[in-house]
Amino acid sequence: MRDQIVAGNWKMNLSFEQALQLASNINTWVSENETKAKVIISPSSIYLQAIQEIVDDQFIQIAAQDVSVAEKGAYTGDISAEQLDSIGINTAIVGHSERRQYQQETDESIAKKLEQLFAKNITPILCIGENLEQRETNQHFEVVKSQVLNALTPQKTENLSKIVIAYEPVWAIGTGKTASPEQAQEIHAFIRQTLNNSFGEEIANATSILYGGSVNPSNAKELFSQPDIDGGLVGGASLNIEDFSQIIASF
Ligand SMILES: O=C[C@H](O)COP(=O)(O)O
Repeated sequence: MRDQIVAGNWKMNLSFEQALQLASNINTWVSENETKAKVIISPSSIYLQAIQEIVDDQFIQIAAQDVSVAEKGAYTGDISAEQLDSIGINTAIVGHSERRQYQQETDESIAKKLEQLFAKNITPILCIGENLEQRETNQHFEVVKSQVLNALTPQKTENLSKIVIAYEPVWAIGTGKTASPEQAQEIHAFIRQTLNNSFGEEIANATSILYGGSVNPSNAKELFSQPDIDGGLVGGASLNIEDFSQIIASF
């Protein structure tokens, strides 16, 4: 059975003190409550190690928000998969729409980042999703299919079972607009079918596909109850313990 996951992407938010406090609160909540979901938090990279030290890895995993396309060398500001591995980070978000938009990331650079992560046995959370114009012109199936295939086709087959996919329609991120459970299920099923057609049934069935885009305590339960939605990648609502814990409890 594939993992059910609730991942909090903190993006570029929280002071160091606030980040430590929130991590500690989430750790306490998860340790005191039975949860079916695997819980991941993704703070800014400068906080990764400190947060790693205060949370218990049997309850919470820590993810980086990005990784370099390169293995090592003259890439000022980048962080390599090897460096993440050297501080014990085993998960990383890749290809978030904000990075595609503001850092001009492409499917090609994202495929290289996946290769770097796989080389260090770090689990990628690959983000895909269409923008509003693509949705309104009914291109969303085509867009997510090409994002999935462009990222995954260059990978070694044995690594494909290690990936998590997050479907995040750009029009639903931070906007308060959520894809309806039916809209989200429809495209999640399509993503799984795409995996099935290209990489086989075993990989399709083993891949956790998360939904992201204005997930909150009121909509999480219905979204997560859809057969092809295996959890959420949560932005805004992961920044406070009340909302995030209710979302985790929605499974
Ligand atoms: O990575 C998280 C997504 O971008 C969703 O963010 P949001 O929950 O604030 O809409």
